[in-house]
Amino acid sequence: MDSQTSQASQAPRSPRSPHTFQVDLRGLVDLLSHHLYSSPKVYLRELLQNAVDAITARRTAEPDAPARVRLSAQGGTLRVEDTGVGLTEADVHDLLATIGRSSKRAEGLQEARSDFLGQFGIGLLACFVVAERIRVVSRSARTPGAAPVEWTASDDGSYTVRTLPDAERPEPGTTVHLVARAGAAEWLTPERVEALARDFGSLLPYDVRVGDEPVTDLPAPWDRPYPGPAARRVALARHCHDLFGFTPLDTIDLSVPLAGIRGVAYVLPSAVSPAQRAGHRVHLKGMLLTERAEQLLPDWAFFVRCVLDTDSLRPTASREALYEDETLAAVREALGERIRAWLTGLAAGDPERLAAFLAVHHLGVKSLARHDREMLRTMLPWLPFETTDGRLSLEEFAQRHPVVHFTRTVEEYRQVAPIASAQGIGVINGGYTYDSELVAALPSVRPGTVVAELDAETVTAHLDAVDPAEELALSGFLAAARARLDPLGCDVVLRAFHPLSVPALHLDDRDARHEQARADAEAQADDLWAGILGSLRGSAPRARLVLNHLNPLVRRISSLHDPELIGTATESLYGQALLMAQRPLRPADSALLNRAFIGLLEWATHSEDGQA
Ligand SMILES: Nc1ncnc2c1ncn2[C@@H]1O[C@H](COP(=O)(O)OP(=O)(O)OP(=O)(O)O)[C@@H](O)[C@H]1O
Repeated sequence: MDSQTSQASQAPRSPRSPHTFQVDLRGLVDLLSHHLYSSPKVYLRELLQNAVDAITARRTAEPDAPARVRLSAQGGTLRVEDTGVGLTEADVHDLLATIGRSSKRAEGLQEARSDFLGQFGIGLLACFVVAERIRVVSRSARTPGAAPVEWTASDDGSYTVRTLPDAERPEPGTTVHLVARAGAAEWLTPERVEALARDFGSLLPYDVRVGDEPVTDLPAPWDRPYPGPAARRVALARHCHDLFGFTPLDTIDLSVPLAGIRGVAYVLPSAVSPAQRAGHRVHLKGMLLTERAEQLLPDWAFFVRCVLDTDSLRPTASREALYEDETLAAVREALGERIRAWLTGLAAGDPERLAAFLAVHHLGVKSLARHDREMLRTMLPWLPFETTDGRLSLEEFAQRHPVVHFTRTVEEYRQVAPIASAQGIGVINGGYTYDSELVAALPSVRPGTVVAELDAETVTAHLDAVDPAEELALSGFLAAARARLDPLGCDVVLRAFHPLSVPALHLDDRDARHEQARADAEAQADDLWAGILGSLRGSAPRARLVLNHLNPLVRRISSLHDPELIGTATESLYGQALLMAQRPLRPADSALLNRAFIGLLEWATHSEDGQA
């Protein structure tokens, strides 16, 4: 990109002579703006960051050096002035004009390096996303005799350097001037610059102003002194509202001294999907790194949004995400620990607030409790489950029932719950997210608890058999009913059970449903595929229509003699049982329902037709 580079590329070459890479600056800027940075606004973060780093570098040698950054925007131009370490002419060639070169990761600077925000040597390029020209005027603090220097770079990749008279810049430091590129002036308006500077720089350790307006606002809201806990809670709730747009259910203090982390987690006031990752605001040594950090907390902690400042986490080159390393993993664990401690604290001392929290976020806590026995034990009395005794905690349920029966799916629960509870069997609906896992884990934290899955087999076994003589008397009816439902893969059995009002139950379990799906596919498949599916046919249990011998309607139907009418009535009972179980209807089921409905209508209107 400079004259030296282009000369090197034009020198006569032998086949093995080395060549020098050339950089297409416009291509590079395009790459940054479209693929590395999420928005042009990051240009201001890079400028602030360079100014802050320059002041930090100067203060390592001169602790009392002034620490000021001043920004002023006007008519499509921006000026950023700092009292930092400054640059000599040689520095300008070496650092500003060499892409990828950074003074902040030179050998020997290991210790100081951790004080800097930058390290990649590409930050200044971000300015070209909004500016067509960058002018830097600088004077070195390290080489006081060196003249001020001016570097002017244009987005076509060319730059000029010249020294200036002393009077042009008497004090050490650097001023960067930007001139907006066509279509990007909106990024350089005074209002935009002030808003961006506040967003990125409010926690910076130095005095940053836009015009006369201070940008920095220290200490951070979570570190400020307040008259009391209530005042603090109110102030932080307002802070959350300003930052994230919601008033939190509660605020959790986050502090991980080893990783230099201070901040807060705000508890969301409404439920969110566990799959939805909340973005967290992460500051690095005061500078806002990202407002969408995702890997900061364990997956289960999706019910909070954090804002924190750290001095140990590493940014990626875009500086908008955190570098996944051991430190981040340790921080994630430590922050998860803090949130867990807040939860156990509530369980021990503030049940009302815990109940309010769980009413909204029980899913998050259940997700955590699956893998965390301690959390499961703590939350046992609090986490709500749907059961045949109403909404109860596992602890309450286990105290009432010697065997903790549960179903794995909501459908199974709907099928068996009313019947099981009428027989005195308590059942937990394990069909909701995480619930069956938690029920299954119950014995590990509550020794002696017996947990059993409730399937169709168990339910049928709990229903009273009908007197053999009576059943024999009904064998003709049962044979006709079975013949009608056989093509649907369903058996018919007779039992006596409560509640009386339920005429029939459709029971199947996962094996039966699987077998049913296989049989359906086989019926629709071509020969080869049907052969393969046929060979898979197992001895899996079939679905069952359990007729209730205690139900008056079933009694009347079972005393019918007309096989056609028995068939239609059986189909109607089957369809009604399916609907009660809220099972999705297959095409064959819908056809059956239709047929049964019309059949009954015809039968009901038949005698009037005859009279007419
Ligand atoms: N305001 C400034 N005062 C002094 N030196 C500066 C200033 N701005 C840039 N520099 C010098 O120019 C170098 C390159 O800056 P650039 O912003 O491109 O990268 P960086 O800050 O080193 O790293 P990163 O890409 O991570 O931001 C810096 O390392 C620094 O030495």
